[in-house]
Amino acid sequence: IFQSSNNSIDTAILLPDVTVLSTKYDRAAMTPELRHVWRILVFIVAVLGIQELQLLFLVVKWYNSNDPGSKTPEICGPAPPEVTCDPLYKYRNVDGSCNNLKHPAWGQSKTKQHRFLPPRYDDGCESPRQTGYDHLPLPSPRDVSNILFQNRNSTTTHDPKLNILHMSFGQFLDHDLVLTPVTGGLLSCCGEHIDRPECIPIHIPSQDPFFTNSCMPLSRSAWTYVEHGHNCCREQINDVTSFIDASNVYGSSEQKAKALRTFQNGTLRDRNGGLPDGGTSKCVFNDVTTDYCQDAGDVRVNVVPNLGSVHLLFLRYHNYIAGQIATLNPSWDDETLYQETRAIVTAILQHVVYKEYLPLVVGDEVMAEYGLNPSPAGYNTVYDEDINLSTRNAFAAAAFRFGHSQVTNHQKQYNKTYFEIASLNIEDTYHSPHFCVYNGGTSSEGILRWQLAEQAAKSDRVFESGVRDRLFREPDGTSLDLPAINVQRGRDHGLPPYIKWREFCGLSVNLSDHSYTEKLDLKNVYRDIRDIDLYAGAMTELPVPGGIVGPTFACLIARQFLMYKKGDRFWYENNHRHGFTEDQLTEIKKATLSSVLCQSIDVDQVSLRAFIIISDTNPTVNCSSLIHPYWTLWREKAKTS
Ligand code: HEM
Ligand SMILES: [Ca+2]
Repeated sequence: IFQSSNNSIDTAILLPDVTVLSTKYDRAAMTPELRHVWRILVFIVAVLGIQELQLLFLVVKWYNSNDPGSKTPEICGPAPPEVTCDPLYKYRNVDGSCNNLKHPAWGQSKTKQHRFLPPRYDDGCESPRQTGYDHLPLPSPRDVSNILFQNRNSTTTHDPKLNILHMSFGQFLDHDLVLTPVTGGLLSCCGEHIDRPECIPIHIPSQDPFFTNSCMPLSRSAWTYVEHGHNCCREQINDVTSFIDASNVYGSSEQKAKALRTFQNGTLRDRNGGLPDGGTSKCVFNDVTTDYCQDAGDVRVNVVPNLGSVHLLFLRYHNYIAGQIATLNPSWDDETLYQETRAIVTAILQHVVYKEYLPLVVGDEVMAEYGLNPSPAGYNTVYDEDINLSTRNAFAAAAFRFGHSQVTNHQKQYNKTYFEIASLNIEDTYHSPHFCVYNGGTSSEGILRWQLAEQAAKSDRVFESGVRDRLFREPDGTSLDLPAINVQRGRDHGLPPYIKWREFCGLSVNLSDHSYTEKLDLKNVYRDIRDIDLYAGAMTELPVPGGIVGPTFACLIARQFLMYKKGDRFWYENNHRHGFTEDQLTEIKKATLSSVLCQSIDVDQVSLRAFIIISDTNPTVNCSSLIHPYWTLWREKAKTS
């Protein structure tokens, strides 16, 4: 049950604490006599209100204290293995280790998620938050979704300013920052499995506007145990590196990184100009003659075409830059070309995030308040080795999921003159790479052009039916509700309720950032203001000035992105011994997502600001008239001088 979504073996090695509790102290592994005694003990302590896990904790503690060989009682499992770092190594380790030389595991893949606030599990330590202040069950997440998140109109309300690429880039970025493995397959937690401890299905009310069954399957996130006071408590895991390091392009493990490389001229593998063949990854084929599962640094690449196309964009950009640098430095070997190119692509990704993407999410005021803006020119050394930037639980399980509200019901392709050439309902594209690959790389190029030209759905409390009713629709008609899952996931992770986050952010502990209708609806769903789930409370807030999220999510997102910047030794603006020269940094800062598009895909014209809808104030321009970084500065002589 501790299986990770992509590689259970790696998880077991790096997270021995999980395996210790599951095998060493597994009831099934006990002798029949011991199991009998254990059952009686569990029964006796249950009368005293002590749970089995707490009993286990006390027994292990007692055992350790009586064991002369045990100096450090490994209550929740042994500490992770010590890592030795080479401070002279010039590049990022692919698994994120040794970025922080003082704390080598900070931000590393396959480590536990950290928290802004301690968890609020029902039993204090691991059972989901499912009861309200009055000790009665919280409302079903599908009820929450029906009342708060339903689109009651037949049409989509579009964002007046942002395009689909803004949504897609958010999803792509999120997959660089976090991947929370789950304990089992998504669709196995109803019916006979409903009571399994790893299951956390969502009850569907009888009068549901869409679903006719009563159970939506969902399994709990995988976890590790961490000592909290006198208990071993559940913490979720991050399978990928927390750094903004394009781990979704390059992978979060050596094995993955190798599989993606050609080992020639620093380039990454492709297939007919599209993403490389991923072999056995999970996906469905529409046409067995053309389709294949795409491979990338992140396993979720096949979830939906808009995402796959952004993966291709960055793969192409890598290969384009590798080509430029190789011409300038004919003596460089494959490894140097690969690592130097990876450093440039990562730097440009970071720049696009902070310069173009983030201000449109949290608004200019919050950007300035938290010091998130890149400096206009030159270095901006902000590294602080005491900041642990690991992706926070509330950021992953709630705040950065705001983007689900921007998703529209269709996936499309446009031609070079920005006319629609293909369109599919989103539910017909989930886990199906067909739309990205049927015409080689050109299919994904068409998807990218569409994303520049069409508006995203407005980021508000309304979710389109393609994600709220028809997420991951199967041939048998079963499907899921994404915002309901988000609410349930927050409970699974023991996220404290909304009001606690208002307090954490220094905001008034009431509904003052909600308009009248939203307040009424919240009161319709929740019996007590203190019960409101973080996702439900924050998604219904009015947005901050110039942004698309309310003050609570703006605060959590801003804090997390400040950590991504200050806690990264390789932050692109840092003046450090392995960093860029000041002149190179100036070139990096000339890059925009529009320039990335021009240099990677078949377009003649792009909009000046790539996340904003084409208009008189954001016209399309010829690629040849855009400013692009000047790669000559990467000629070795220039670098050493
Ligand atoms: C078509 C677009 C999208 C689809 C189909 C999609 C689907 C999903 C699904 C199924 C999950 C896992 C839910 C769970 O079991 O808890 C998820 C997680 C998540 N999504 Fe999306 N998503 C999309 C777009 C976005 C966007 C635009 C953003 C942000 C701007 C975003 C941010 C996240 C985050 C932060 C997570 C948590 C990841 C983790 O912890 O592993 N997603 N999404
Ligand atoms: Ca990463």
